[in-house]
Order: sequence, then C-alpha cells, then structure tokens
Amino acid sequence: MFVQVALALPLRRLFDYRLPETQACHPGCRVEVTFGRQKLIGLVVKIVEQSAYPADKIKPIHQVLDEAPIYSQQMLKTLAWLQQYYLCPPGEVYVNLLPKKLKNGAPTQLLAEPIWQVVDGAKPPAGRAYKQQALFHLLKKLGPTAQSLLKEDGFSLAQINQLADKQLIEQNSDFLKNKQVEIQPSEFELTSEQQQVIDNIQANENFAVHLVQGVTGSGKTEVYMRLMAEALAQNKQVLILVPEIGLTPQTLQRFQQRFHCQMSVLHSELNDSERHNAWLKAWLGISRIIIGTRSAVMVPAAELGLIVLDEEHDASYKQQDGLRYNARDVAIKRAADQNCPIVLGSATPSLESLANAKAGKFNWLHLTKRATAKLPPKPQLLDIKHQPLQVGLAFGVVELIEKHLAAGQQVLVFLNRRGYSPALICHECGWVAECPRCDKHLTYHRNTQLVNCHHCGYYARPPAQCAECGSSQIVDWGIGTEQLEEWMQQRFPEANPVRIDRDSVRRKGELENKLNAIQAGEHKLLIGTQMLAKGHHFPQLTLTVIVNLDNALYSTDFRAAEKMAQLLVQVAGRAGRAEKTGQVVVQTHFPNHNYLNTLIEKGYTELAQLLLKEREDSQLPPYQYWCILRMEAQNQQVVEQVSQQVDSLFNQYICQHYQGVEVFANMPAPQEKRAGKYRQIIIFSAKQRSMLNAAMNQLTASLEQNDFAQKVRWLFDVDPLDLNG
Ligand SMILES: Nc1ncnc2c1ncn2[C@@H]1O[C@H](COP(=O)(O)OP(=O)(O)OP(=O)(O)O)[C@@H](O)[C@H]1O
Ligand SMILES: [Zn+2]
Repeated sequence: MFVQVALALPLRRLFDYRLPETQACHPGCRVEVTFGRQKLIGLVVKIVEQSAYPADKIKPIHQVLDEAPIYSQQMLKTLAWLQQYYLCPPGEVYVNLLPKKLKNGAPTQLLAEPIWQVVDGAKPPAGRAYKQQALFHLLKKLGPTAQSLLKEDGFSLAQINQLADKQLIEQNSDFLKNKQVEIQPSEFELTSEQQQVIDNIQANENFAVHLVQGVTGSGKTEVYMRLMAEALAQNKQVLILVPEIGLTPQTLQRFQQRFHCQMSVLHSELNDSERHNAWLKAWLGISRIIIGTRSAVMVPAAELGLIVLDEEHDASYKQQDGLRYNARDVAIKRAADQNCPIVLGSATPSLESLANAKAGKFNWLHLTKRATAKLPPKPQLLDIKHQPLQVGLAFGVVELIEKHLAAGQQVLVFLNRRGYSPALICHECGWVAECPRCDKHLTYHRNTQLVNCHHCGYYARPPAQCAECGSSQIVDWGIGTEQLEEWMQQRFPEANPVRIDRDSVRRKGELENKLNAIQAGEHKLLIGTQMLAKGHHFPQLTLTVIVNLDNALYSTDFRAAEKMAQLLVQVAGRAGRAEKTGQVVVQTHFPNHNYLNTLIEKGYTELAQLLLKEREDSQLPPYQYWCILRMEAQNQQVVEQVSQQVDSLFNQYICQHYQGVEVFANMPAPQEKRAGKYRQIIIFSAKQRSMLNAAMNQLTASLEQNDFAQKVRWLFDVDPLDLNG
C-alpha cells in the first residue's frame, strides 16, 4: 500500500510514499516526509495499492502527525474539486489552506485563551475611562466571551487587564467546553416581505442557492439572523461570509448580541495563534458561528447547516493571487457537498448570479421595501458640462450641502480617488510624473509629502524638477479625497469634516473610532471612497453626493458599467435610512447616458437585464466561461514570444479535442507593465465549463513539459474578474 501526499510545492502532482508499518494513516491526515534532503509536512490525499514508481525507490513516511484525519471525506471531496477547478498545484489547496501552525506540524490542540465575564454584582467603572466602560457594558450584554473576540470588537489587551485589575471582570475557563447557544429575541417584528423570504428558504432543508435581492436598508441582516437562529437551534453550525470585516465592525457586534455562543472570526489580519484557534474551534464544533472574509470559506465545520454570503457581488470574494478562487462559487460547492442551503444576499447581485437566477438555477427572492417603510431615495443626475467647479463640485451642489448641514443633518461626499491629486505635471511642458516600474501616474499625497503608485506601492519624494525640461514648476492635477477634505475644512469648519479612505484609517482602531464619532454626530460632513459605501447605517445622513463615476461609462473593461451601478446603488443607499427623506446627487458629464438613466428611472434589475443582453450579444461572461493564462517576464519580447508559442501549441494540438474551446484574445494585459514586469494574457473561452476545464488541464500538462513556458512566470485565472488581476 502507498500513500499519495500533497506537498506545498509549485508542482502539479502528488508524491508517493510507503505506508508506515506501526502507525495508522488515513486520507486527510498530516504526515512528515523526506523530500530530497528536506523534511516536509504534507497531507495524505489518497491511499493506493500501486504506484507508478519502482517500489524500492519509494521512501517510507517519516511520521504520521494526526491520529484522526483533519479533513473529512466530504471536505477532501470539496478540496479535490477546488484543485481541479482552479488548475493549481495540489499543495496550494490541501496544505496551504491550513493555518500556519498546523502547516508547520503543530498538534490539533487549542492554545489556551482566557474567556472573560463580568463579576457578579460589579458596577461599571467610574470616571472618564470610556473604552473601559464600553467594554464592561458589552461584556455584560454578551456574557462569557473569548479574549480574541473582544479584540475583534476593538478593545485592547491593556483595557481588558485594567478592568480585571479593578476586579470588575474575571476569567471563566469552563465556558470553552460549552457548545450551547443562547439566542436573544429580536427587537422587531419581521415585515411581511422578510417573513415570506424566510418561509420560502426554510421550506427546503436541502441544498439550494437562494439569491436574496433586497434594496439597501431592507433588513437583509435580520433575515440572515432569523435563518441562523433556526439552524443553530437544530444544533447546526453556521458560516457567514462578508466582504471585509474591518469595514463594518457593527455587523460583528450585531451577531454577538443576538447569539451568545462561541464564534470563530476569521480574516486576513489575524496572527498565527488567533487563526489557529479560530480554525480549530470551528473544526472541533465549539464555535457554532463562523464568520469571516473569503478565506473562511474552506474552514472545516462538520455540523455545517447553513451558509450565508453577504454582498455576493463584491469583488473581494475573488482572491487575486495564489489560488485564485471565488469564495462565492466555492461556498456554493461546499453547500452542495454538505447538502445544506446557502443564501446569497445583495442589493445589486452580480450579473453572473442574476443569469443563474433567471435560468432558474438559483431561487430568486426579493425585498423591495426598506424595513423602515421608506424607499431608498432616487438619485438625481446633475449635468456638470460647462459648469464652473470648485474641487470638482458644482456650485449648486455646494449650496445643497450647506442646506443639509444647516438643518443639522449629515452629508456624505463620495469620491473614489484617494490622495491629494491623481497626478503631478509640469506646468511648462506637460510632463507627467510616472511610476518607474509601472508607467502609470503617481498620486500625490500631501499628508505624507510623497508620491505613491497605487498599482505597485512604489513611493518617493515628489520631483522638484521636470524630468523633461528641467522646470521647477511642478503642479498638481485633479482632485483626490485629501484635497476635498482640505477644502471642506475651510468651507465648512463647523461641520467638522472627516475623511475615510485607506490612508486615513491605517492604524488599528482608527476606522472604528471614526465610525463611532460619525454615529455620535461629531462629524456632519463625511468624505470618503468606497470604504464608506458598504453596509454602514448612519441614521442622520440625508444627502449623498457622488462626485464622479463617468469613467465607467466608456471603459474598456466590460464589467465597468456593472461595477459602477453596484457602487452607485450602495453609496446612494447610505442616505435617508431613518425618518428623514434622503437625497442623492450624481454629478456627470453624460446626463443622457442610457446606463445612468435606466439605472435611475427603472432600477438596478432593469439595467442588469440590458447589460446581460449586451453580454449575450457579444458572447461575454456569463454567456461564455473564461479562463485567463497570465504570463509575465522582465523582458517584453520574451513574454510576447512565449504567448505566441502557447497560442500555436493550443491551436495545433489541443483545441481540436475540446469542442468549442477557443482563444478569445491573446494580448498584453491592459496594464502591460507592472512593478517592472511585462504582462501578457491569453483569454480562453467556451460555452461549456467542463470542456474548458478539461482543455485547460491538458494545456497545463503541456506547459509543464515545455521548456519555452519556463521562460515566463505563468498561472491560470479561472473565471477572472479583472483582466489586469
Ligand atoms: N423588521 C424590521 N422592523 C424594523 N426595523 C428593521 C427590521 N428589520 C431590519 N430593521 C432595521 O433596518 C435597518 C437596516 O437593516 P439592515 O442593515 O439589515 O439592512 P440591509 O438590507 O442589510 O441594508 P444594506 O444593504 O444597506 O446593508 C437596521 O437598522 C435594522 O435594525
Ligand atoms: Zn508602480
């Protein structure tokens, strides 16, 4: 008997070893093996009776690390699919998805972690220790809570220890063994629409994909929580996927307040110990709720009974390096293998999901009203042609902002461009400062006094002189959020403007503090990028201004219009969420553009129909499946040559065996040079997914054997979302 082991190597194959005589070994167990002169840790994928290698050449397994498999049969099946579908080396899937400590051979044991609770009869701390007071009250509401979760809620170890020193909170070590869930009652009655959606989903316990399309503020989260409550009550585990946890800290607290139980929270900012524990608690069934960003989708949970994936259209579900999976598609596969329902929610579903809903593959459900009885405001288009602008804003818009502020309300100004200005140019000759590694404009950041490449991260001091003509008259060009903030501070100082973008909330806790201050009404004027668009609920906000989305109307990216519409609806949806009616103004040079008018007059679904029709007519996804072969090299000629060779290899030897699979395009990536490398892409397309996958598997095998392919770095991107990627 032999075992086939996946190792974390960039090779698309499993490795054969001899079964140990003394230790039991099953598929799904970790093993330590010798590979060349190294010792590596891998995962047993299969046990076979025969090996293609001579028996005497096959080395024995050095050590079996797990008595019982880490992955169940069913998870192994899902992992096998993942590897096959995304055309990647097995190690990428079987080994690299494990938390680092397990990958390095740590035992499957939880690391000790304090569980905190309020001391019986303790009173909140007095004085001005606001954070400590907030922590005390939260803990009182939640009951025993793991320390890591309190950190997720934005509290520091110092604050926890201070409360402990004052003997207001104490550790409770028994709680970890407790798998019970205590469900708090909801504050409100469901609307009839919410009830219908829930009844419909609960009518079927088995696998089904439910697409809940609900307008912004329609109470999707409440629907999720009711469904979760039901699953938890049946002793099932629940997996919740969200685009970015850090952006919406309120969401986590909402779940914590409703469900008192162990939770695993997984996202990219965990340290190794936190990830280890979160993963193991899910695996051991201690965590009844697993909530996380895309990487949480493959965390094992044997008793999984429901998957919820919020904001299903969000591009952050697609991983853009290594194993380039889309967590939405993987989640659907997991639900199918586990035979449990999956709920995809969004106000603006992706065209892929809408096509599936229209074809009857997804159960399409609607929430057409806001939970608070008012509809989201209808955006108004403001023609800015020939209009004088100040920091990109028309006079009328500035007056409107003034009016809303004067009424004591909050205003959101949305600009999707961070930094002070998107370019520095020479006033004399028009030279533009560019990234030396990408040939793209450098963005000027005044706060840091640096120019920064938003494509590769390169930064430098701003040039003092023009590189072409030597003039020292370097001026900034265009408007970014920093500049808008600066202007607003002068124009509306009493509104205490706040900027929210990736630069302004770099430090941990900063975003949370700013969001809390906004909730508390300390800032009346909010300036932000799409960070401010997602999921936030600001009751006092009545006006949203969208400075500019025109680029998307004439973009070369066929997804640009879809993304623009999703963003516009999300941003607009922040206004008028409480009693007062909201207003949304969109500045544009193209007030008669069909996309904008369809979106505003007829709604997102109508625009989506139109876009789907266009995609169908031009045979673009989702009417064709795509797989991109990405190649890059230091040398432009080399990468172009290789792509020609791959193209002919495919057309001469491969395509005739796979009906309908063809090269849709062979071209430089839209951003051809990035971080000093030249990039070329070949887009393969087919009407049938399985046919495309088979052809690509064949191509992969050929590329691995061909010397010419080794001259470039190549990889596959299945179902790409972005040609640049
Ligand atoms: N049945 C209900 N009755 C009253 N209020 C409700 C009800 N359901 C939800 N709400 C409230 O309505 C507000 C919006 O709900 P929620 O945040 O779940 O909406 P959403 O659909 O997720 O919105 P978005 O897509 O904008 O994030 C919340 O404050 C929520 O507490
Ligand atoms: Zn760059």
